[in-house]
Order: sequence, then C-alpha cells, then structure tokens
Amino acid sequence: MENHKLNEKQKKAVEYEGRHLLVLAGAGTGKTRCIVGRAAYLIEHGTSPEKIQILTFTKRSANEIVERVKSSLSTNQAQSLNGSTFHSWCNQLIVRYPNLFGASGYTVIDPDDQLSVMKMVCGDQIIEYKGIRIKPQQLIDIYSYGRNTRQNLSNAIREQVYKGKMDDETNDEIDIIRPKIEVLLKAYQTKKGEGRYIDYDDLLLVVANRLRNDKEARDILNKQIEHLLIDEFQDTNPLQWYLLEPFLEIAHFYCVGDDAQSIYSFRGADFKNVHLFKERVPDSEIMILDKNYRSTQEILDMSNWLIDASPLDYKKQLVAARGSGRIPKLINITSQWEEANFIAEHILENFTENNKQFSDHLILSKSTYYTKPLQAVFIQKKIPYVTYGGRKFMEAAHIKDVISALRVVNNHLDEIGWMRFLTFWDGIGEVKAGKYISKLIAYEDPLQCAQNLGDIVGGSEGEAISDIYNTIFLNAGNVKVALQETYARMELPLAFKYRKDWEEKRKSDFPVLEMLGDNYASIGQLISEGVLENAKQLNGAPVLEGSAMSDSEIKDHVIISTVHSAKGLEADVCYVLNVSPKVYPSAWNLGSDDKIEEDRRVLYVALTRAKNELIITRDTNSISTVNKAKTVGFNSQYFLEELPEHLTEQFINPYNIIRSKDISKPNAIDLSFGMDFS
Ligand SMILES: Nc1ncnc2c1ncn2[C@@H]1O[C@H](COP(=O)(O)OP(=O)(O)OP(=O)(O)O)[C@@H](O)[C@H]1O
Repeated sequence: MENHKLNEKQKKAVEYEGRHLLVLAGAGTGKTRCIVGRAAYLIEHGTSPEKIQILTFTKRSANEIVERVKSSLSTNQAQSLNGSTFHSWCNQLIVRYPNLFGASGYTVIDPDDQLSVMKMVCGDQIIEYKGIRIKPQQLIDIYSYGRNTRQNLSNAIREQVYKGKMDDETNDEIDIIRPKIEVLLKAYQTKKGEGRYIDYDDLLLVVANRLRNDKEARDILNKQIEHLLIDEFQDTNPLQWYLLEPFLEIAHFYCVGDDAQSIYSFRGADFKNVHLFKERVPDSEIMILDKNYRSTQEILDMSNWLIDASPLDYKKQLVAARGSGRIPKLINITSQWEEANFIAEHILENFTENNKQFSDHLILSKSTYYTKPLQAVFIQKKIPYVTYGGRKFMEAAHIKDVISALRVVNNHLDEIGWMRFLTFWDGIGEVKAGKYISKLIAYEDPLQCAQNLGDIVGGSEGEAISDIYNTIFLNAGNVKVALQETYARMELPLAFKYRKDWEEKRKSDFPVLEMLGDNYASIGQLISEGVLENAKQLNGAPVLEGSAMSDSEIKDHVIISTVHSAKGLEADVCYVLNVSPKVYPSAWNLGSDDKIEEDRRVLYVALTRAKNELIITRDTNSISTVNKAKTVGFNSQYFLEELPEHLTEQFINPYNIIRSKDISKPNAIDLSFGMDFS
C-alpha cells in the first residue's frame, strides 16, 4: 500500500495516534500522499470507511483522493469511503437526515439563481452614491463575503466596495450606503424563505447552527463520523471553521495545509486557521514536511526565491529530493498569438519527438479569459485540451432549462424555476410568466399545479408545459426516465433556441445528463446534489468545455487551468502565462499589501506545479510601459523585477527556440537518391 512509499516524517504523520493533527508542509512535499495514506491506514487498522469523511475544495480532488485510497488497498475495503467538498458534504448530511436538519422540501440554488432572486428583489431600485453604483451581483458578493468571513455588514461593504479602505471619508460613505443595502439583503433573505431556497452558504450554516445548538444532533453524528481528513486547510474560511468547530468533540481532525499556498482570501479564506491551529484546537499537534518530491531543484530555487522575497515569513525553503534538472525558461513575447503559437508548437514537438503525452502539459493562467487565443490555436492545430475553472456542466443554460422543469415539480413554490421554465417557451415573456407564477404558487401542492397548469397558461404552450409537468410528476420516482421524457418534449425548442451551437456543442450533453439521473434516487436529490457536482467527474464521462474534438475520442489532453483550480495538480511541463507587470501583482491590488502577497502566493502555487520543465511567459510591451512609468515615479512592484539572472534562461522571440535548430543560410540540396542501380 501507499504507506510503503512514505518517508519517515510522512509515515509518522500517517500513523499519528493522538486526537487532532495539522500537517503543515510546503508544495510537493506529500500532503496529498499523507491524506491518502492516512485514510488507507485507518481502514487497514479497522476503522470503517463510512466513518471517515475526506473534505477537499474541489470535487475533482475529492475523487482523486478516494480513488487513490481504493487502489492502494488490496481488497475493495474502501468502497464506501466518502470524499466531498464542504458544500456537498453538508448537503449530503441534510439529505440523509431530513428531520434533524429540517430542510426537506427546500431547493438548493446555485450562484446564477441567487442572482436571479436578488434581481427580483431589487426590481428597479438602484443603489447609487457618489458615483458608486451597487449592482445585484455586488449585493450577492457583499452578502456572501460577510457570511463567509463572519464579519458585519459594514466591514463586508468596506471590503467588497471600497477595497478595504479605512479613512474617514470611506467610513461616512459606508454609513450612508449601508441602510439601503441592508433593506435589500433582508428582502433577499425573506424571498429565500418564501421560495424555500437555500444557497450554497446556507448549506454550511444549516448544519453548523444545528450542531452548535443541539446536543442530540451532535450525538447522532458522533455515531456516524470518526475521522475528518481536511485538505488545503490554509484555505478554510471562518464560516467553514464555524462549521468544523462542533466536530472537534465528535471526530479526530487530520488537516493538511501550506500557508504559502493560501489563495482564496477573496472568498474569505483565513490562513490564521493554520497559524492559530494549536490555540483553537485543544489536544492537537503540528507536524512539518519539507522535502519536495515533485520538482527539480532549479524549479524550487525560483519558487524559494519568490516566497523568500515576501515580507511575510513563511519559513519555507524547499529541497528537491529528486536533485538537479533543467533551468526554468522565461519567454518574452510581444503578443498573445505569438505566445499561443509558441506553446502549441512546443507541445506538438514534445508529443511527436520527445515521446511525451498531451497530458504531460499543464498551462496555468490567472484567468480563463486570457487563454482564449491559446484555445483558438489549439483547436486549429488539433491539440486536445480541457479547461479547469470554467463553467460547470449543471450551470450551462441548456441544462438549466431542462432542470427548471424538474425543479417546479419538486417544489412548486420555486419562483426562479417557474420563471426559467415558463419563459423558455416562445410567446411567454417575464410579465406573463409573473402573472402565471402568482397563481401557481398559491396552490397547496404540485398535484394542483399539474391539474390546472394547462388552463392557466392556455394555448399550445399551455398544453406542452402541462404535458411536461404531468409526465415528470408521474415519473418522479425514476429520475432517468423523468429526464428522458422531459428532454424528448423539449428537444425541438432547445435545438431552436441554441441553434448556433446546438449540434456541435450542446446536444451531446443530454445523454450525459440522463446518465447522471441514474445516480439519484429522487428528483429532489438530483437538484440539490446535482447543482453542486460537476458532471465531468461522474461516471467517468468527460464533457469537454471548449475543445472542438468529440469527448469520447479523447483520453489524453492538455490541461488549461486557472491557478486557483490547479491546487494539487502537477505536470511534467508547466507553462505559467503572462507573468507580466500589472498582472503579478495585479494593478488592481497595488493599494493593499495583503492582496499583493496573495498574488505572490498565486504565482508560487503556479511555479510549484512543474516537475521537470517550467516555462514562464511575459509580455514585453508591458515591461517597456512599466519602465517608462518608472521614470515618472510609478512603482508596479513587479515580482520578477529583481529576479536574479542565474535562476532562469531568458528568450526574446519564442520562435527562435523552435527555429534555432536550423542554420541561418540554406545549403544546396543534396539529392543522392539512395537507389542502387547496379
Ligand atoms: N515519500 C515519497 N516518495 C516518492 N515520491 C513522493 C513521496 N511523497 C510524495 N511524493 C510525490 O511527490 C509529488 C507531490 O506529492 P503530493 O501531491 O502529495 O504533495 P502536496 O504536498 O500535496 O503538494 P501541493 O501542496 O504542492 O499540491 C507527487 O508526485 C508524489 O507522488
């Protein structure tokens, strides 16, 4: 099993006998390996897998860890091991104990739906003061930030609207704007209650509040959970801690984290959870890992240099267990097309000549938006790729249309669901839909809706809508059939609505959706859990976002990821894009030391993903602009400004790298034909 490949310190951490442990360790030092090893160790030593809960930040890493535990054990002992995100774990608890948490009949709404509710609440009201206009999305952000950081409304407004400024003028403005925001946020909460909606953050609160206040709930879960294994502990936020705290008396905590990789403060992450671990967690210990097994020393030298230049003291100097390798390359480019072509050529060369697979290549960018030219070049050159950090399967418009029909059968008070389902049909606009909805939500149950829907809507749309509603109602116990029947009835209008890219992109998602239906016992479960899952990971059926190649053909693909979605990933060759002034750190963040340091950690995470080859690109135009700006006293605080020369090898024009293999003057052609005519 995996423990055999553990070093002394890792082994000690895996076999920890005490109550609560934090494994504090640098990039690539085996934190994931420790979680995998710990779960396997516990199971091998008699803990039943159902009593172990692994908590991660993405469904992808949860699946990966669970799969690794399973394959590291000789029998299928780990079949029922559970790994999930905080949100989906809470959701599972709520679904498993509907009475205990009192949330049955509630619909989980995703961020898009949250925005719809907020828009309904705002109507035509506008909050505007001194040139600052607060839009519904910003209201959601303030609300979510306040709840995740457990800070009061004024502080949440300060962070989200005023970039954390503390001066008197800002204080006065916050005092004026706050009451208007408060009214709308309270109206939003009321609307959620009326529609029986719970948003993602509510999932955590529902569980946390119950456990904190109810001994019976703690006793019940005490029988259910023995060990919590928590990945990326540096990125837990105060709300997550509020949820975890009551579990301290229920379960053993096994946390792994790296303070130098904390990159989620904009969602309220607080790496004090790492620094204050011993104070907050009685009966706990901290163990440290420092030997890096992922990268060669040259890659670590650059990463160490970056983090060492921080005013924060991370006490991190990673040492490569693998020894020395290639020096990182710093490629200066003049346009994104040049960058895209260089990367595409480099990958193709590796693929055809160096025996590498596409999946040996990982491309990291701060935003997916920046990678659009790269994606276009990949499509053109037929390089298969997937993107991480893009839109989720269940959040795509065509999927949400079909799901909206199921939502209104599951909860006929679901106004967002009704709005989407009714306005899907030609001839029904928002005003008409609003009138129908007020009648529909006055009914006591979905059966009455089923009986009256046709009459309320009237005409051919009324017939179609009522037919779908009744069909779902009758098949509520068989999610797959309900989905098939719904899709069969919506296919034509769907194909029309999305005619631009129906055939090549959207249509093929529906067999996946139906397959997904098989995993759920009820429509309610599909809706509440399905919105939290990324269907890409389910049943091993990949749904490619962006690539023109058909999904089933591709097993081997390049990964294009945002740095934020790249936690835990690693690859032989890594390209870190656009490490330019004004990007690292971002020009937006220059006013805040905390944000500059977070950008530094983002770059650190990116650099430390590479195993053997690290290729960094940067825009020469922005360097020359910054140089000019420097003469007038502007300081970009660019991270690579003082980069010591020996840490990287620099190139000016990337084509030189590919073409430098050729000589500059053409030889005369040598036509010795090699045919022996003797
Ligand atoms: N004891 C070991 N012997 C050999 N290889 C190891 C050992 N421990 C870890 N590795 C390898 O080192 C790499 C990094 O390990 P892992 O992903 O567990 O680190 P991590 O600390 O979670 O990294 P990060 O936080 O940067 O994502 C992996 O390829 C892993 O297989």
